[in-house]
Amino acid sequence: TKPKKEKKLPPGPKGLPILGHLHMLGKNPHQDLHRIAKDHGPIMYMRFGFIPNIVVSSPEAAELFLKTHDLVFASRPPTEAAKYMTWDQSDVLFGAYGPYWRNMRKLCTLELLSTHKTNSFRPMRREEISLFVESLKEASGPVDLSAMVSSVSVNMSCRLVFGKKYDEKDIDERGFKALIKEGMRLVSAPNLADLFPFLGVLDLQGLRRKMKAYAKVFDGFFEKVIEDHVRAGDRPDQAKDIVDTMMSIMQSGDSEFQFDRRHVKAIMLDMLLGAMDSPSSTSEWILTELLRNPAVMKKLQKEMEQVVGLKRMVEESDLDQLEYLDMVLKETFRLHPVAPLLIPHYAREDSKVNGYDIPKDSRIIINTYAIGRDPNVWTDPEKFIPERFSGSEVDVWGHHFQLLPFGAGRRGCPGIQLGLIHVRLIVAQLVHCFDWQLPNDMSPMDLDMHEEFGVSLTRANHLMAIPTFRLQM
Ligand code: HEM
Repeated sequence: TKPKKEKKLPPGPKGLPILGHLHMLGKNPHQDLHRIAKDHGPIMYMRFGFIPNIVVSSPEAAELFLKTHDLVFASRPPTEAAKYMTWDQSDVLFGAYGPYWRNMRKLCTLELLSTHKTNSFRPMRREEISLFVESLKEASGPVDLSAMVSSVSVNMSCRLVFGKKYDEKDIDERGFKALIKEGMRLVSAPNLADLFPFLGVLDLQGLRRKMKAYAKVFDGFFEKVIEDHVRAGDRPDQAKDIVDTMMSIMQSGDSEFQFDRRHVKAIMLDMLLGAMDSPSSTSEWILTELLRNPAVMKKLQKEMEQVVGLKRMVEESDLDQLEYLDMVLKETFRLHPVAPLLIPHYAREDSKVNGYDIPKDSRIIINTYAIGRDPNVWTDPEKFIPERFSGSEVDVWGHHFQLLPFGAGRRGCPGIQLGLIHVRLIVAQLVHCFDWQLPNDMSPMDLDMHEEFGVSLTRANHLMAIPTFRLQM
């Protein structure tokens, strides 16, 4: 018999027995992996515990994994978090690739996040955004912008998914925001049971217990929401919310696949996470950069004065004319991608990429944070210069692998359109309606920029600033 050919794995740093490269990651793995890739190249092999990982850090390499060989890497790893927190991977975000997931994803894009559906919520957004501006107008002194932005995001998401605002405490005494944050922490915490499967039964970190308790809270709340919808019946006067839409699919029995309450709940969680968290973290980073770069803030205000004037607020129909806002958005996504490592993809079979053997069951980590700061791709990568996108064809829709805030390919974000509307609406109002000042005469360059890594990358500390209303209405 012929000797088995040696596998040619991608290069990577030297690892330790058992731990592999786990000891090389700290609190901010996107930054650690960025640094390590500078020595080992854009396609690296690293082992975390028993789990093989491929770390991808250049646009060309990202294109190989998310386009050329997309189908091989279109799954998600079977983690404990996915098992216990998403009704056994019944959702779209963590679901394994297969016929069930394809159908659920189709349902999301065609029914729940379609342009038609998104537009039907315009009046709701208008109402919530006005309330948001009103509450800021009443403020005297510094406001907690992080909390305000998160709150309008929670309200819009609740009305989109559930059709009404629930009270923070309806879910649990901790409230939505704290629970979502806790969920993100549980999903992104390094779980020894995933990394060292033989430790699984022990639950040494107590994570499994916490995940089960967490899932129970959401399960109970979502059951209540479903009951509320069953009781309310048809409400022709109101745009059909996402739960309505899913309930009618469930009741019609028309779906080509099994679709029961469990599936409705799993999708509810995805929609809630997608709509609540990423748009608010993105808006928070944009505001941070604008406060740090007053000239950019001024220029953006000028654009809005020209397009909208000072006598009324920005409307959703104005957004497409705000070209500089679009550039500011891209530049913020480049430096502060909310999902700096996307969500791990998972190799469904052995494959060969760029001459390297990629083993089945590897996790694929796309470091968009590193790509956004790659000096081979961007001049002065550390500087915030929205003008770099002037006349550039690079967009955020997953066609250009140097800028991947929403990922790309089969697993790319299905909520881009909605996400972009929420972010642009929130930022446009904040910039157009108010002038902003940092508290205690702080100089813009002293603004704290620390990041906190989780499923989404947020500011470590809340952003505080003082608004002054500037419209003439
Ligand atoms: C600024 C806003 C948003 C950003 C930056 C964002 C970013 C992302 C990213 C990076 C991924 C992972 C892509 C990958 O693994 O390749 C993702 C997936 C996903 N997003 Fe978003 N997202 C946003 C808004 C939304 C909204 C509003 C929704 C729905 C209401 C949503 C629903 C989802 C879902 C369901 C997935 C999983 C897709 C899959 O695994 O097939 N997202 N998003």
